[in-house]
Amino acid sequence: MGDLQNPDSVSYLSKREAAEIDEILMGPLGFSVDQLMELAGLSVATLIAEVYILNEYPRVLTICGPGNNGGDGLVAARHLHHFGYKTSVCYPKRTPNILYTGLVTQLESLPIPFLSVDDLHLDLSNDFDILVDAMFGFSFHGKGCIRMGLKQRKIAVESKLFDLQKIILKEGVYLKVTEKGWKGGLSNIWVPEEVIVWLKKVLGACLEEKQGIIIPKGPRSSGWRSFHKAVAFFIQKSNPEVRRFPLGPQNQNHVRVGSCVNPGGKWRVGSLANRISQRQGGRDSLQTESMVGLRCHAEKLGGESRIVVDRDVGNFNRWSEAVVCSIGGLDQADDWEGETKIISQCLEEKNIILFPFDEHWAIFHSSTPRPPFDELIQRLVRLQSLDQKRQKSPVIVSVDVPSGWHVEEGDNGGEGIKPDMLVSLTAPKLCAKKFCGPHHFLGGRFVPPSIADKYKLYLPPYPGTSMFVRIGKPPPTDIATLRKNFISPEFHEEDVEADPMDQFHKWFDDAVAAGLREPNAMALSTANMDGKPSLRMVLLKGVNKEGFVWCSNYESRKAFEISENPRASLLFYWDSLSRQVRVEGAVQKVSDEESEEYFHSRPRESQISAIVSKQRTIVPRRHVLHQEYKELEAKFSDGLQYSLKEIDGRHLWTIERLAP
Ligand SMILES: NC(=O)C1=CN([C@@H]2O[C@H](COP(=O)(O)OP(=O)(O)OC[C@H]3O[C@@H](n4cnc5c(N)ncnc54)[C@H](OP(=O)(O)O)[C@@H]3O)[C@@H](O)[C@H]2O)[C@H](O)CC1
Repeated sequence: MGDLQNPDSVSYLSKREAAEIDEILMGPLGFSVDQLMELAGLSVATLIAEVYILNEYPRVLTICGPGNNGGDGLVAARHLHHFGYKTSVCYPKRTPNILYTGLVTQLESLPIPFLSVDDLHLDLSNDFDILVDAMFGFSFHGKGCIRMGLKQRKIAVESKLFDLQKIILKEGVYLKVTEKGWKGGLSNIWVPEEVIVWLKKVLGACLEEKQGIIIPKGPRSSGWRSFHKAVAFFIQKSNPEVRRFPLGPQNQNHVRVGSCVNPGGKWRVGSLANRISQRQGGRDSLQTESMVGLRCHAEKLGGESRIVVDRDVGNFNRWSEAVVCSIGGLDQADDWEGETKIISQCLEEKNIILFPFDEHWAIFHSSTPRPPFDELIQRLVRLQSLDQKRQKSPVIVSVDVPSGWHVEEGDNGGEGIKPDMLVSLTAPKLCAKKFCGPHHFLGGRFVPPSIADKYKLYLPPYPGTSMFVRIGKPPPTDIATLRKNFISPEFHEEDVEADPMDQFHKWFDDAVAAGLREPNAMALSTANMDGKPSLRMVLLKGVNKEGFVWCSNYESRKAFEISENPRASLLFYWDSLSRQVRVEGAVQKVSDEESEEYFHSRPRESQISAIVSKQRTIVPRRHVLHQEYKELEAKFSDGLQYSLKEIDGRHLWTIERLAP
């Protein structure tokens, strides 16, 4: 394991892994979605309060999407309101399930205003200091294909007949496309990811010129051969220098994982094979098919590899952003070009890549957010392009994934939002590698070791009780600008006790009740006879009307200084309660009997350690201390009580009391 403060050593999740972990958490591990969402939203809110202090960034707009990412935003908005931020929410596509309606009711009752997209000014910078981007998380995808299910167009969208899957082979990342052959059989095409990436780039550029491209019909042969030819066609057209990508199982550079999905062949695979058999029934069934996806994984069996169908995931939700669709009509329309034109008109997204590799098959890609989120994202982008000209513009905090970014590839094209803070949940998604803002944190704190082990997650440990941990180095700190957001109840005169000692007791009890670590720790300041001060932390051992008591080694600097100059001061600092108490006064030694009594109340090891460590002297070597310790341990191993004098012959231990 590398240095986990270094972003390169931390684990990043693919979209698929993130979805799987989500399922495990909410399946076998028994979490509920609202539980996880509460933890996620609370992490986001506490982080914002930590980094963007209330005094300087009081106005927050949380923009929420329709999924769980939006739910995280709603939860964060509630906590931010309680922390004192003036919070507004924009939630244009409300999800009508009880979890979300409950969250909305909670916010409305506070009350937190809900603003529509039209209520928001085009320029958000005048109204807000913080913009929380909770539009889309790891399930963001382009799915132009879904819109193809327009029955009146007689376009069948088949998802059952293909399986497009990113598969990691030894040689690299591939997309596996399982394709229906002309006799109903199925065959696989292996497409190196670089081809897909390259296609996106090339065709993306064309789209800019033409506002929606329609790729000319591919050659009439079927399968990977036509795909290969079509790729070659585009390579030549746009850049003759680009090498031809090798394609297909026949090429020695490619590995075929197995011929798993041929229903007539040797390797039938459970539900996928059944599905295929059902589909053999006749073409008419094509149109009535609901959209269903299949999740598979590759595995070795008896020296052969095969694909195993894990689960039907439905509606392409968790699929790769490229999908393969049959675009033939009921009557297997030959007018492929005409069909694609119709489809393109049906698709609202501009950024669609439509790539045919057969007359009835195409690869689609779209990563454009649908309205009104496209517009909202553009407002955030525009804000940042104006950024340089402004003194101060709102900071953008993205939850889990910057909205509009490809979950794995990041801000393709560099025209997306550039958040100032990214709060990754569970573990950073692959796109987080491209995050360049000043603050990247991991939040949520809900990943149990079983998941960390299964996915070999290397993540920085959460410090103490914190809900978040920084990934990477913090930006250089300007100490002058360090300020903390103090959130504590108001302190009124009528709440103050007449006797300061009573007030101290009250606050001390509060500190104990709040579970502070060592609430009795206090800074003790002494000075020598010339007035030269010194300061150290000690533990309060008692307090009553007579004063504050602590113990001291008689030979220590503090004891020495107090013997010269019996004036001292104490400071208690209870950080999380935003309270401190100062005490000044004269110090007296408590009687030898009391000192002795206290000394013996300490564990025997502490007694011996106190004797061995001769304060204000130079320790010749560590082993000398060890040696002395062992000798004393042996000498007094009978368990009897010895007076300090008997043990050491020195007057060693004292209790001191400061009377305020
Ligand atoms: N285990 C965890 O890490 C937890 C993370 N949480 C948060 O949950 C999200 C993932 O939530 P999920 O509901 O799966 O999905 P999203 O919120 O990312 O988005 C799904 C919705 O977005 C719509 N969508 C997707 N793409 C587009 C698009 N191009 N244009 C418009 N809308 C889009 C999608 O609609 P569809 O109709 O297309 O399905 C969904 O409505 C994770 O990132 C964390 O933030 C949990 O809170 C706790 C556990």
